[in-house]
Amino acid sequence: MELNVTKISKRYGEKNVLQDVSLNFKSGNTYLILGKNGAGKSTFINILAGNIKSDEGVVVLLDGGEKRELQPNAIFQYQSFNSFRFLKVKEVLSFFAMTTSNAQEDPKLYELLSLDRIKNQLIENLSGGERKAVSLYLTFLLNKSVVVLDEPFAELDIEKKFLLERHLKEKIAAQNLLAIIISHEISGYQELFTDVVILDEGKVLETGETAYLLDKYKNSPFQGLEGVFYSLTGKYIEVS
Ligand SMILES: Nc1ncnc2c1ncn2[C@@H]1O[C@H](COP(=O)(O)OP(=O)(O)OP(=O)(O)O)[C@@H](O)[C@H]1O
Repeated sequence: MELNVTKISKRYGEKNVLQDVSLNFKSGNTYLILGKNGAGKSTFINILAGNIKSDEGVVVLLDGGEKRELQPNAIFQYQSFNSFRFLKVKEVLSFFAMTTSNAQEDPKLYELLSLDRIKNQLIENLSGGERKAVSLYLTFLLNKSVVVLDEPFAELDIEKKFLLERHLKEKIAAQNLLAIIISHEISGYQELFTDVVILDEGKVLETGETAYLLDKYKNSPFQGLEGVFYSLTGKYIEVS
């Protein structure tokens, strides 16, 4: 599948929150959208999700050249998960599995996210990181072709970061998913991102394969993606 975003703009009053954003996303790849607070990342995702309308521009999903609706083919994991407060984790997981025709259980992901430890707890009693783990599992359980994650790793207290990174990387490639991730949590996950989009003040400053950008901006005073970001914006982004 291919997701083409062409000249998306969004204003709130006098403020241009997104300006002429054009991007091309392809299945099998994982795109990191990197930007400071207020750069327009959530607005962009909300436009993809159909929660808000852009003022200008179009979003088109193509499958072998044929146009498809984006929403039925995509799953959006948001920053917080507060639904089903009075159900246990295992009940929420079974409910979603039952209501999805082609749900895809993933025992390895279940183990890496330590869901067995919290399966009998009510959602309302989970910590922020535990909620994140549940919502991350649900996102992949629903088995959609396009997966959009907003800060999936924030608060996630995970010992096996490296194994999670490797598993997600293999899963996205094996299932030929198109993954778009907003994250400040990059340390330990950098290998996951095949491509990076640098968004600043509503504009795309740069986009390309991670390896290409790291090489292009290798003389930056900062290392890695922080260096890429600094070279382009003159701003420091703290990626933990
Ligand atoms: N409904 C709204 N009305 C007015 N301004 C808004 C609205 N939603 C977002 N904004 C403004 O648009 C800008 C972009 O917000 P957005 O939430 O997309 O940023 P972000 O990059 O996701 O930030 P963060 O990393 O803090 O989540 C911000 O300046 C925000 O205050």
